[in-house]
Order: sequence, then C-alpha cells, then structure tokens
Amino acid sequence: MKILLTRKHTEDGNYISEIKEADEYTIIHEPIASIDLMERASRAFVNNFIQHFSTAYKKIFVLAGLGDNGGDGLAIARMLYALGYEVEIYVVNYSNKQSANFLINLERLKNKITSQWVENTTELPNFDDNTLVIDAILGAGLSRPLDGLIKSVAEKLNASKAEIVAVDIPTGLFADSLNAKDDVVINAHYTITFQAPKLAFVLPQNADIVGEWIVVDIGLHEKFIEQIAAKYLYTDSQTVKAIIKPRKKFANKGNFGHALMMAGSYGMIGAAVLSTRACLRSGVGKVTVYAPKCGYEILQTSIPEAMCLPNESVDSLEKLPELEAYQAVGIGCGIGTEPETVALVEELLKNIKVPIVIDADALNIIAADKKRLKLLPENAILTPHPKEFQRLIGTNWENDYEKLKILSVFAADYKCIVCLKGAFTAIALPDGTIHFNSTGNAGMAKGGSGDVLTGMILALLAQGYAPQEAAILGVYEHGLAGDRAAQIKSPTSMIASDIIENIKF
Ligand SMILES: NC(=O)C1=CN([C@@H]2O[C@H](COP(=O)(O)OP(=O)(O)OC[C@H]3O[C@@H](n4cnc5c(N)ncnc54)[C@H](O)[C@@H]3O)[C@@H](O)[C@H]2O)[C@@H](O)CC1
Ligand SMILES: [K+]
Repeated sequence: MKILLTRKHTEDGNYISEIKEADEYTIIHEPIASIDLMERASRAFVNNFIQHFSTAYKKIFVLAGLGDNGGDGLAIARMLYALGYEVEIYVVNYSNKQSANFLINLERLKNKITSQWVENTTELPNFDDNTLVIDAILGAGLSRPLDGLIKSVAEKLNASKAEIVAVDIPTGLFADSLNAKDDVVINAHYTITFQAPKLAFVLPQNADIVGEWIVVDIGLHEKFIEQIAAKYLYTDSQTVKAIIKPRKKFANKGNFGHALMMAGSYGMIGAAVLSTRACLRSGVGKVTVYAPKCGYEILQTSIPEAMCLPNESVDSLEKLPELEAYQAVGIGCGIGTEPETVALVEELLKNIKVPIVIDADALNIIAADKKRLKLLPENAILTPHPKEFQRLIGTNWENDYEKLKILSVFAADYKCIVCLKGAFTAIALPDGTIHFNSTGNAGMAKGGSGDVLTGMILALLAQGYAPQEAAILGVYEHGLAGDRAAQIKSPTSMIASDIIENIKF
C-alpha cells in the first residue's frame, strides 16, 4: 500500500499534495461530487467507529473545525446521531473562512442536532473520563503549527481524561513533515484515517499522538494511485500476497535451496539454534550451520533437521568454508567479534557470489572499520536494530525524519537493503524507497527475535526470492508470527522460540 503525501516537493520548487490530487482525480473521473466523497469518507469512519464504540459506551462530543476535516466531523455526528448515539457538536470557530463542504454539512444538521460555536475554551464542556471526543478540527490541510483558539482547545483536551478519536489525523500533527518539539498536537487514542496511512503514523516519535490507527478505504481512484511513484510504502497482506510463491506439488527439497547459516560462538550457540530453526520453518530445502566446535553437539541434538559443519576453533567462528554448495548465506547471529571472526567476515564479503543476509555482530564488525562498508555486495540484506545502524553510519539522528533520510541515502550509496528493526520496521531499498512493515508487537522486543528474522530471510533467499522480496516478506511474516505468539502467550511472556513455533507461510 502506498503512503500518500500531503506535501511533496516538485522539481519547480513548489509542492503538491498527493492526497488532494487523488481526491480531485476521483471527483473528476469517477465522477463523484466532492460532497458525496466526503459523505463516503464519513460513512467509512462511522462503520469502523461503531465496531469499536457501542451506543451505550459514552457521551460523544464532536469537535469540528471549519474546513473539510470539520465537514467530516459534522457528517459523522449526523450519522452517529441517526444510529442512536448521544452526540453534541462544538464548532471551533477559529476563523471566518468555512469550506463549502463544511457549510453543506452544517445545513444537513438542521432540525436534527444543534451545534454550539465556541470562541473560548470556557465554552467547552468538561471532558471527564466518561466522555469520548471526536477530533475533527483540522486534518490533512494543516499548514502551520497550532496557535490561538485551536491550540488552547488542544491543550484542554490533552489535559482531560476523555478518550479521543481523530478523524483522518490528530489535529496539529503534520502528516509527513516534522513538528517542532514545543508544537501542541492533540494526543489521540485512536485514529481512523482515510485511504492511505500517513507517514507520521509509522514514526516512533508520534506513537503517543496517533495512538492505535487504522486505514479505511474511501474509494479514491485506483488508476491515479497506481501511477504515483511513492517513496514510502506500507507492507500489508495484499503486498505480501503478490510476493509469495506457491509451493509446487511435485517439488523436491532441491527446489528450495541449500542455505548456509554462519552463527554462534561460545555462550551464544542459542543464536545459532534460533536462526537455523527459523530458517527451517520458512520453507528452505536444506540448511547447513557453520559454527564453532562448542556448538556441534548442541546443534545436532536440538535441530536434527539441520546439518552442522563445525570449524576448527572451539569457541569462535573462523576461516571461510567452501561456498559453492549454497544458494544463500546468513552471517552474524551470536558470532562475537574475535579477530579470527573479523577476518572471516572480511573474507566472506570479498568472496560471496550468492545473496547474503548480515546481522548483529557481523554488522558490528563492519561498523568497526568503515572501509568494510565498501565490501558489501550489491543487494546484501542488513538487519540492524537502531543502535547497530547508528554504529554503521557513525552518527546519531535528531528525529525520525532525519533517520529516514539517512537510511535511504545509506541504502542507495551502498546499493544494499537495510531492514531497520523496530515498531513498523523500515526497509530501505537501493532505489530510495522505504517499505514500512505493518505486523509485529512489543513482545518481540526481546533477545533472540532478531536471530529468528535472519533465519527467515535466509530461507527466502535460498528459495530464490529476490533480495528485496525476501526482506519485505521475511519482515512481514516474522511480525505475523510474533503477533500469533503474543495472542497465545501474551506480549510479556512470549519468547523468540514462540515466534518460531508460530511461523506459518
Ligand atoms: N474531497 C476531499 O478533499 C476529501 C477530504 N476529506 C477531509 O478533508 C480534510 C482536509 O480538509 P482541508 O483541506 O479543508 O483542510 P483541514 O480541514 O485540515 O483545514 C482547514 C483549513 O484550515 C487552515 N489551516 C491550516 N492549518 C491551520 C492552523 N494551524 N490554524 C488555523 N487554520 C489552519 C487551512 O486553510 C486549511 O485549509 C482531510 O483531512 C479529510 O478529513 C475527506 O472528507 C475525504 C474527501
Ligand atoms: K482531526
């Protein structure tokens, strides 16, 4: 799914809004009147809203602005009222400009619900913990930080105990550019957004502003959206459906590749076990683990399905094995940074001719001497967590937007694929696009989860998935397995082995 931008710079120095363009194209080509599109959007909001909040739930206050976001608010209030909800409307009267759709929806309220016009926060009701507020003050049309009346309304709401549900985007949050630290933004608990996710929603710094969020389809024209060359994308079930190759009935294990997992060191053989087992659960034909001697019996006993090739050293990985037999290689999980292992990583990067996934200590080894970055083979997949990525680039970032920029430049410069792990893992491709993942949960923020991901991606590479597909698909299925594990064990109690047990391609 594409992330449409509200503010995209064009070559002539101006900016366009992909969302507005998509709206306008739909209005002309469907065709549909703008007010009917608003009705459709509001209906889509309400359909989702009623699944979450029953009529008996709470008193609902709709806070509406004067533009189209406010217009949505009025239409939503009318629809909820018709469904039996107890609704009160407060129009935040911050300007003398009202949009045409706002005015039409105001007219449509007549003889149904009255609206109170507010010019001061003292005219607002008390928002106690028994109230639900629908935030329809400003949406994607935000052009400057909140000030004056809207700012004080936002402050009052944020200080209250009301549950806040935002229409399209919380008021005051820029959809795809940075808010200053002292900007006041309404902190929503739940956001129902139209047609496409907004970039701001997948950035960790906004997690407490957007709350839980969901995209509802408002039927903007597919043909127009298809031709947008989006820089940011969101991996959903549809994306993944298009990537997954069905397993053929007459296939044999030779059809699914032979993977080489180079992992483990003394005290870290668990990382080799987890990554190898995850690899086996992800459809690979055969796996060989290359591990230090101390891991031999552990690996052979705990994963009989895998072959184990021990190296000479007892405690750590050393010396490059023959690589001819393998279709893909994974390296890094629990390997440590002993000098002989450093030499091995360098040798591997110089000699590898098949797809590779690089994780953990292998990334730290590369980061320790930046010249090694030049050895990265084209389309290598790197799976750093934020600290590892900071070590690779040798600097920190000020905010999440700067992080995305750095990430995208890094992937383009080194022609590699970087999966920056976290909530909404960001996968940067050499073409400059960034693909955010939609699955996963906080229960996965535990030792071993990363090893599982490396094993899954390795399996996909060995099966012949193109590296960018392997990264996107692997990260998505890893998150999904984590979500299943969280359902069974709870996010707090689940461990990496539970993720493996719930991998289900
Ligand atoms: N046909 C359409 O274009 C559709 C639009 N929809 C709704 O329309 C919204 C966008 O509507 P608008 O473009 O009217 O914009 P908004 O309703 O977000 O804002 C209204 C106007 O307020 C002004 N403004 C911006 N920042 C301000 C600030 N900080 N303080 C005071 N005034 C400020 C701007 O002039 C802006 O156009 C979307 O978020 C969505 O809710 C939906 O109904 C779907 C269809
Ligand atoms: K809003």
